[in-house]
Amino acid sequence: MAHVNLIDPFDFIIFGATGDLTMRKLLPAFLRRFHAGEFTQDARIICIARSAHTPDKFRQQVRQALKEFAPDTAKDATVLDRFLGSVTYVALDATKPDSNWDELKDALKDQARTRVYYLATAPALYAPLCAALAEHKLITRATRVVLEKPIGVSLKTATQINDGVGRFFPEESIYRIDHYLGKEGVQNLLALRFANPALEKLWSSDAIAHVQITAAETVGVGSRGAYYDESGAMRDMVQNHLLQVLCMLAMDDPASLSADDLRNEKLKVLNALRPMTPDMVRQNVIRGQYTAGRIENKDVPGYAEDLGHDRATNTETFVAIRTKIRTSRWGNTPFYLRTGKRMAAKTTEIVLQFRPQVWPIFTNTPSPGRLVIRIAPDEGLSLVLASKDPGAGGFRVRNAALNISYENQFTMEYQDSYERLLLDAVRGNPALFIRRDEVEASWRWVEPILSSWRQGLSPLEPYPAGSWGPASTRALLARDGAMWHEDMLT
Ligand SMILES: NC(=O)C1=CN([C@@H]2O[C@H](COP(=O)(O)OP(=O)(O)OC[C@H]3O[C@@H](n4cnc5c(N)ncnc54)[C@H](OP(=O)(O)O)[C@@H]3O)[C@@H](O)[C@H]2O)C=CC1
Ligand SMILES: O=C1O[C@H](COP(=O)(O)O)[C@@H](O)[C@H](O)[C@H]1O
Repeated sequence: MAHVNLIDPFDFIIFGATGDLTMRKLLPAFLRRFHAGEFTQDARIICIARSAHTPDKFRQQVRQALKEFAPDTAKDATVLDRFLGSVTYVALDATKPDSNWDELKDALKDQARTRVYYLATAPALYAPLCAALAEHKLITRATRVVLEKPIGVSLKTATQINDGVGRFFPEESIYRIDHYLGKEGVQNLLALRFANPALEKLWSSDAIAHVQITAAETVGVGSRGAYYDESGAMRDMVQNHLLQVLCMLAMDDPASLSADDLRNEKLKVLNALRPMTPDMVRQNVIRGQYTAGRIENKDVPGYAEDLGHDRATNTETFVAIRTKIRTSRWGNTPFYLRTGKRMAAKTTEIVLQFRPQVWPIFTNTPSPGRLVIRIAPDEGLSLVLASKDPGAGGFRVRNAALNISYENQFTMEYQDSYERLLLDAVRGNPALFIRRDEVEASWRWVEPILSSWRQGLSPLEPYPAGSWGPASTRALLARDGAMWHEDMLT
């Protein structure tokens, strides 16, 4: 079994505990870390929502959810029972000053314990909730607050939330979570780049013709239609996950792995992104929405039907962006970002396309090589290089791949992103959380795109479920003489 460091008992308070995120991700992540022996039953997970459950009724609901979302761990009945022994429920309306705050106060008697509030509610509640915690004297010196994404829906609302939360918590106690930073493949970007000096020498426009970052999903909006229809792919995925991956990929080497050294370098990337004018948005951004189609041999409905509406709204379920980073390292390399629901495959990956030979000496030069970094599923790397086709009959060159699959390479089971990040928050390690200025810089770059869309400058292009997005997505790369990874033959 992997070595684990036992954490001192803590109080972890989840606001929004009957919601999708808590049931599907947070509590399963806690169960797995409990099973791994990372904390004991002395820790308390205090779950809060408005629904009038008793603690027993809530635990029954959690038991079902854990059997569904962490089946391998939950099948051990002893572990499950012991874990549920540390879970309790307080029914409380966080917007009401006269709600059940006293019960929460009673549950939080120990002032010395590490205390983490996890706000898994609508972001508009974050600031009022922190004010209520302060008013009821529920913030101790050992208290941190975790904020789920998205922080706001615009720069203005993000700033208001940051100001509102910042009135009650110092920045070092505010943990803005982006679960993509908890993914092994994203963290491995640091090792890949900064522990392999030879590779780092290739990491610039000198060797890299273009970069693709794709987060494609086969699922539709599911039960989150009401939220998603207000948000769209740009706010749901690009403003946070994709820009964070871009930062990890493109940043210069940090002085150390300390939270602020990492965040300073990421911030420089965000500030160096070429700002979008309305004309540039028209030329460099594609927004799409899925229609009915087929995925994995099954018919799936279009977006409107998924929402339960008879007509689709104007929300994008797909975005592709061509951008540049205004630095001497990256100035000549286009970066293509792409994300969408109901696409052909579930894949999160990065492709660094190498430049072609300046003066080819082989008659049949294959397409230039590339490095593919697979983040999900099947984490791994694939380095595609030209090699001599073995055998007689002339000197032919073709591409061949060197593959590293994490599954084959590392026998240890590793944690999913929420497991890693929840316990980082308890331990007080903020390196994989986002600082205020990063969130605001991301919104600053995204806003002109959203504003152009509001003015109706970019049409919403349909794409059939099970495809790789609207047809124009190919043209976005073709004009640089490039193609998306799935279109590359070798
Ligand atoms: N679901 C996901 O996969 C992801 C979600 N997120 C973010 O996490 C947050 C939660 O998302 P999700 O779980 O999907 O949302 P849900 O709508 O499923 O859950 C919201 C939760 O908040 C509770 N709630 C609402 N109002 C109050 C209130 N006034 N006081 C106390 N509790 C309240 C609800 O319970 P009740 O009605 O009983 O009060 C419910 O438990 C959002 O910010 C979302 O953007 C981020 C990444 C992924
Ligand atoms: O934050 C979100 O992420 C998920 C995709 O996460 P992944 O780890 O499965 O790649 C996305 O489905 C959801 O809409 C979004 O809110």
